[in-house]
Amino acid sequence: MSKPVKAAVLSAGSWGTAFGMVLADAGCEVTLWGRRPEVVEAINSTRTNPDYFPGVELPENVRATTDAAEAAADADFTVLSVPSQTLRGNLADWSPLLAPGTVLVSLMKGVELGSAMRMSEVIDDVAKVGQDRIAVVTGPNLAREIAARMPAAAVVACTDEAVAQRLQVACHTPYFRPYTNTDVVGCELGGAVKNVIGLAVGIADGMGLGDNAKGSLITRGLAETTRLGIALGADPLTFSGLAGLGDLVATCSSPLSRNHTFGTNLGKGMTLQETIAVTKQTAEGVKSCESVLDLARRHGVDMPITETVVGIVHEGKPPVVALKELMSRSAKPERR
Ligand SMILES: NC(=O)C1=CN([C@@H]2O[C@H](COP(=O)(O)OP(=O)(O)OC[C@H]3O[C@@H](n4cnc5c(N)ncnc54)[C@H](O)[C@@H]3O)[C@@H](O)[C@H]2O)C=CC1
Ligand SMILES: O=C(CO)COP(=O)(O)O
Repeated sequence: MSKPVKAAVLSAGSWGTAFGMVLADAGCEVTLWGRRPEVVEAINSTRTNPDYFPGVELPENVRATTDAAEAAADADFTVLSVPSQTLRGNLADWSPLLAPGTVLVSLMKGVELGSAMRMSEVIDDVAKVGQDRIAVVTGPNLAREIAARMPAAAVVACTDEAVAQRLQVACHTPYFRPYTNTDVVGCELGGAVKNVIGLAVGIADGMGLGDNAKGSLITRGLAETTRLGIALGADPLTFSGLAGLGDLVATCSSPLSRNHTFGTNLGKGMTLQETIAVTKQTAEGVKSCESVLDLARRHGVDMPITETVVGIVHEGKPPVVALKELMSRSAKPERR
């Protein structure tokens, strides 16, 4: 009998825990690393992660530790699922612990502030493993639904298709259907920018702007994501797939999305501080809207919705003023 595939999941947060369940259900031996001893203790003693998924039983082949070296030892896949802006610092600590030949898997949907790097670029910058040993999992994957084993499709992307296929096998379950893709740039941008568009749609929902506004924001959001992607060398077709449209639809229509909910609270009139105070988990778009705009400006790409979100979230622009500005931009052809 062949040895079971070993996976280390570095972070026992919402998506780390749910994706750990997927890997375990697909037959991997999974070790979750958690920062907080009480969370690790609860996982090992109650087989649940009560902070994130109370009442959801974790598979027997999932265990947890606070020792990153123990988690990383011998791992075929090392899955990274911390908030994007903390990746660089965490990975600097973890790099010496990585198993030789391990594939680094990013679950994160953000762009680094300052460097404007995508997560796979940060991983390569810090761990120096080469892009063919870095994979990305993305798509319409609201963690709470996955933890309830509700059906979803996903994309596993790697520049080396054989590596993507290995990961595909390692996380394929009756409820989780991964497709491979070699367009890592497009897959990562799709995930990071949809969080920003999710904020915009949430703001519109909070303001009560209706479903036409939602459809318009999703579509024009996808248009600006695609423009950025093309400028960065992505395949434009990626954006009509699971990493683009698929994730936008899930995020922009679900109250489970933290970015959508964050936007809704702002649109209802909460201040930024009040909204942050009621947000318990990571809403990546809040920080990544600035780094996405930075990336767009570096490449001369116009991203009006992202710019609007930055104005509302970081510059205190009232949503009604931002809406007026967005709607009164000069008229243009739909495609150019
Ligand atoms: N939750 C979801 O439905 C999905 C999330 N993602 C992405 O996964 C990534 C992680 O998000 P979630 O798991 O949802 O967030 P979360 O907020 O639920 O969990 C983040 C985890 O990171 C830990 N953490 C926070 N700051 C840290 C630091 N400085 N160093 C080390 N660990 C730290 C927290 O303790 C927590 O366990 C994000 O990039 C998000 O966009 C992607 C798909 C689905
Ligand atoms: O990425 C996600 C779903 O695919 C999760 O979205 P939120 O981070 O907005 O909750």
